Amino acid sequence: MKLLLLGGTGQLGREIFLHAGPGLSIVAPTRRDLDLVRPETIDSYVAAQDVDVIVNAAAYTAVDKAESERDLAFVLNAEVPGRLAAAAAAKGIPLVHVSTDYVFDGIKGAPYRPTDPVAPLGVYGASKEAGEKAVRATSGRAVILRTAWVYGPFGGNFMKTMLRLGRERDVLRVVDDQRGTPTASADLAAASLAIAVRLVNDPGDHGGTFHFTNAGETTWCGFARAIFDLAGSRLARRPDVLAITTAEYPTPARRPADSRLDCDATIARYHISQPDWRTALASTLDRILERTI
Ligand SMILES: NC(=O)C1=CN([C@@H]2O[C@H](COP(=O)(O)OP(=O)(O)OC[C@H]3O[C@@H](n4cnc5c(N)ncnc54)[C@H](OP(=O)(O)O)[C@@H]3O)[C@@H](O)[C@H]2O)C=CC1
Ligand SMILES: Cc1cn([C@H]2C[C@H](O)[C@@H](COP(=O)(O)OP(=O)(O)O[C@H]3O[C@@H](C)C(=O)[C@@H](O)[C@H]3O)O2)c(=O)[nH]c1=O
Ligand SMILES: [Mg+2]
Repeated sequence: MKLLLLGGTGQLGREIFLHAGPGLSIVAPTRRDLDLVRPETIDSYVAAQDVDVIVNAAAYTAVDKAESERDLAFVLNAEVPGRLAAAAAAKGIPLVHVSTDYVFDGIKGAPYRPTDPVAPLGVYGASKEAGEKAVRATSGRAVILRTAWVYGPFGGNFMKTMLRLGRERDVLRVVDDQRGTPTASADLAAASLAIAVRLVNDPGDHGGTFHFTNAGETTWCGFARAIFDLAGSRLARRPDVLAITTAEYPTPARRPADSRLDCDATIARYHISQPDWRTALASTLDRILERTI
């Protein structure tokens, strides 16, 4: 099976390479091969590839910066997925497109189901919502896979920020009133690949919108504390993690207060394993701190 991977240099993309089994070959154009800020080049690029499925892990992911780079965020997160979906449909191959919990406003008070109404609070979320709509508007088979709070050994993420700040400061102040579920890039890569393989092998699977995170829930503060608890004596020093409110940590973008995702339908349909977030965090820290990645 051949997979066309967009965003192969990102944190999810790099993990997908590690998780691809021997039966899967991956074509992953870099920015130099296919610059996605020129979406009009996508059609001919995709048309020329001999592949069975497309996974789109490319995106504009700088949540705060997006507030002042709206156009760029919309090109990458809305126009690109629409073009990819159209190009996939033209070839008759399925698409797995990755989206985000930030399409929700976070006021539901319970885990969001895929069918719940979206109401993004910031430009990043709005651009990702527009990408979902563009994918749904095309006729091909696609899975829109929403995930959340992704972290891992590759690229920038909250876990790596905490490990760095922990080396530099005695006290970290972290918001304790935004709930969600951290998701290890390794588990998300496995889920994305399982869905891609299933779409190829089962032409009767018409896709749709699905959620995947690790199991359980916490806050960003709870996540930060767990990082230092689980890293333990492997870190030279351990900072105090002080719980603060969102109001005490002003940022350009508003973020949802509770963006837990209900993943039941995904687990049932695709038989994906969903480790608890702490178990996944422990494994990820082992990889990083024991340099086994
Ligand atoms: N990170 C998170 O916490 C979450 C992420 N998601 C979604 O998951 C998906 C993967 O995210 P993640 O792996 O964290 O993202 P990263 O920011 O780590 O990676 C983004 C990828 O997109 C590529 N890209 C960006 N701009 C261009 C461009 N102009 N031309 C070509 N490639 C480009 C990057 O390439 P380059 O290396 O050259 O910059 C990189 O490979 C995205 O859809 C994201 O919205 C959803 C929920 C949470
Ligand atoms: C660094 C830091 C952040 N925070 C807060 C800010 C914010 O509310 C929360 C998370 O901060 P970050 O900026 O690291 O995370 P953020 O960029 O909001 O992460 C999001 O990225 C996009 C791509 C997604 O799709 C989301 O699912 C989510 O993972 O923690 C603190 O309270 N203290 C700190 O020291
Ligand atoms: Mg960020």
